[in-house]
Amino acid sequence: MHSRRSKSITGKRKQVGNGVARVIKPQKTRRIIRRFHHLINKRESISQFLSLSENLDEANEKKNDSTIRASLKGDARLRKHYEDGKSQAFNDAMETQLLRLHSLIKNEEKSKGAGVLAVIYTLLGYVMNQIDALGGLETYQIASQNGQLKGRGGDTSKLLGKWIGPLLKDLPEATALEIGSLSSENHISRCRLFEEVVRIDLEEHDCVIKQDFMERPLPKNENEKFHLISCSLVLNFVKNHKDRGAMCRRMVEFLRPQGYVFIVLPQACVTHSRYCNESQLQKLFATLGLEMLHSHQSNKLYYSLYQLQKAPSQPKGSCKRIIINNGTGLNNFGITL
Ligand SMILES: C[S@@+](CC[C@H](N)C(=O)[O-])C[C@H]1O[C@@H](n2cnc3c(N)ncnc32)[C@H](O)[C@@H]1O
Repeated sequence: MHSRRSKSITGKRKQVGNGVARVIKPQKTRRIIRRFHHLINKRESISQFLSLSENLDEANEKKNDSTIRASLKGDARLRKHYEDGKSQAFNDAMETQLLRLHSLIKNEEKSKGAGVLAVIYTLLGYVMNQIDALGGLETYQIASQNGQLKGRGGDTSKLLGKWIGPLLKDLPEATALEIGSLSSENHISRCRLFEEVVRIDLEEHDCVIKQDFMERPLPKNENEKFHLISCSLVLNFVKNHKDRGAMCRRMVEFLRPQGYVFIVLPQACVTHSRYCNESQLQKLFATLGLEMLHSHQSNKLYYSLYQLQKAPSQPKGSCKRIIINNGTGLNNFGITL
């Protein structure tokens, strides 16, 4: 997505984080989400190249900036390049370099020469500034929330209802955990298939508990587990492949025997990734004892429903991503256990 505008996409930067109620126009929502994903992907590639990946955190841009500065280890020249990148508004030259990032990294992976590091830090500064200009995580969440509004058909749990209804018909006491919940108005909460729906999200929303799933206390008994976990458009939000794997592994700990997991991903994570496709996902979830019951691809999204069949096995070997698709225009989404 290449707008030629030199301002931030929202044009509302001053309002971000000031506690002012913000509205993002519906027609801008998709553009913001796509732009955010593009920038996060590029930043992930750069931070992997610089071995920073473990430390970057989509929810804390200040910390990310400090982490990057720490990696400069007092190198004044590289710091200047980083600052130079940060000072640049949206421009075509930097956008073109970003699009060529993968080949730049590939060609220079071995040498890590000073020249390429200068370019990489300039690009990293530019990406940081662009994420800031978008309004960071907060704007992304508002955009996602807009994308969910009923009239706009964005509630992914509608398909869940269709799949899970017949499976839960003899279980009136079924409970669900919705990770990354933005609204209590979603189909999952209104479909009456569940006696209780626990909604959690990293940020505060009405009728949603503010909680990091990775820090949710583990269930002490079966009653604290769920018949269904919904994880819609959350894994793609998690910053790297290992953390996504850790989230999947943790979900299983919250599932009742024979419980279900509903996973939604942007379609491109499954159809246009170097490291992920449907059969790779099926294999990965099989390691966790999960069997795929349904999957569906829409224009934008990939939906799947899994059922827990047996206890997960311990991960074997390394958790390195394996390339399964090669070519240009692919993204780096992946999950490893
Ligand atoms: C794109 S929104 C998805 C919203 C909604 N589920 C949907 O399908 O449109 C991703 C959400 O996942 C949440 N999220 C990411 N990691 C999380 C975690 N560890 N615990 C709880 N929520 C998380 C984020 O806060 C964000 O609101």
